[in-house]
Amino acid sequence: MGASISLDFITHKFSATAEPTLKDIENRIEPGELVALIGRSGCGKSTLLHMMAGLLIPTEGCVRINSHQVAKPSAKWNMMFQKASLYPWMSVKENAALGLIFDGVSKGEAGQRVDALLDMVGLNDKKNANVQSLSGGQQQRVALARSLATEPEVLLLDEPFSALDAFTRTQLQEEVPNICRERGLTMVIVTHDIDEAIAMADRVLIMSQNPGRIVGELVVDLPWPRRHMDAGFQAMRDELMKQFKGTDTGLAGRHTSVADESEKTASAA
Ligand SMILES: Nc1ncnc2c1ncn2[C@@H]1O[C@H](COP(=O)(O)OP(=O)(O)OP(=O)(O)O)[C@@H](O)[C@H]1O
Repeated sequence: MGASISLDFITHKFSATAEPTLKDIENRIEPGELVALIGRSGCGKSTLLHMMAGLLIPTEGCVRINSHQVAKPSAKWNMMFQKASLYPWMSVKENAALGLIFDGVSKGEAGQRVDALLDMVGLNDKKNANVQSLSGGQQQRVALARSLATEPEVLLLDEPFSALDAFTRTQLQEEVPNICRERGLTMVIVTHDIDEAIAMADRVLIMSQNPGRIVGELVVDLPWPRRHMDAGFQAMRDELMKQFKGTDTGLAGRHTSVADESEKTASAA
């Protein structure tokens, strides 16, 4: 079951003399909600996500998960990064079981628990393969199985598909929200890609830069699965672009690159 996340008046400076990277961030994410965080490069998206993961403590304010202040990482709020960070000398199954082993689960039981997850993420014929023999997309699937194995309440994704080919990316953009919705997990994804945000989220938060603030949001009330070529999807993309124009995110001036990225993804779907 998913947890709620409260961002309680977060301001952050990386040093006492620096300008704040994040300023007065306030929002509440409901249990089971799927949220995308978008904004210009360097606006503080990853910094905010790291705070939700307990990897960084804000200088002011706090993150609360199910009302408890987040002070350190936990298997209950798991983070997936752009690179899968797998151990090359271990098999797929051993890598997927790693979080459970760290949690003190026996090797035999951990193996059994990840078996079904590896089936679910489409790696049933790769369980004993060496992870070095897998493609980038397959490696991210191992990382996903590893993240899900500890039965987290929150899944935090930091541009997890940006290094993948468009076809694999589109597949995972459909599969990951499905998994979260089936399990009721709360998901927060950081992305540069407007199409990715619309494909995966119930709600998109838009961040500005210098300092990083949440300056807009869009509820994505489209049916699942999301189809990039559907009129509703395209209308949502237009609406999100319009919101960028209305903010000081700096993305308005970079519309071409943002739009190009969206079109690339859309044409691959
Ligand atoms: N450990 C750190 N020490 C000092 N400054 C940092 C540190 N980590 C991040 N920053 C700065 O904070 C700002 C926000 O960085 P962050 O990585 O959160 O942005 P982002 O929106 O995720 O960017 P991108 O989309 O390019 O990944 C940047 O100016 C970055 O240089």
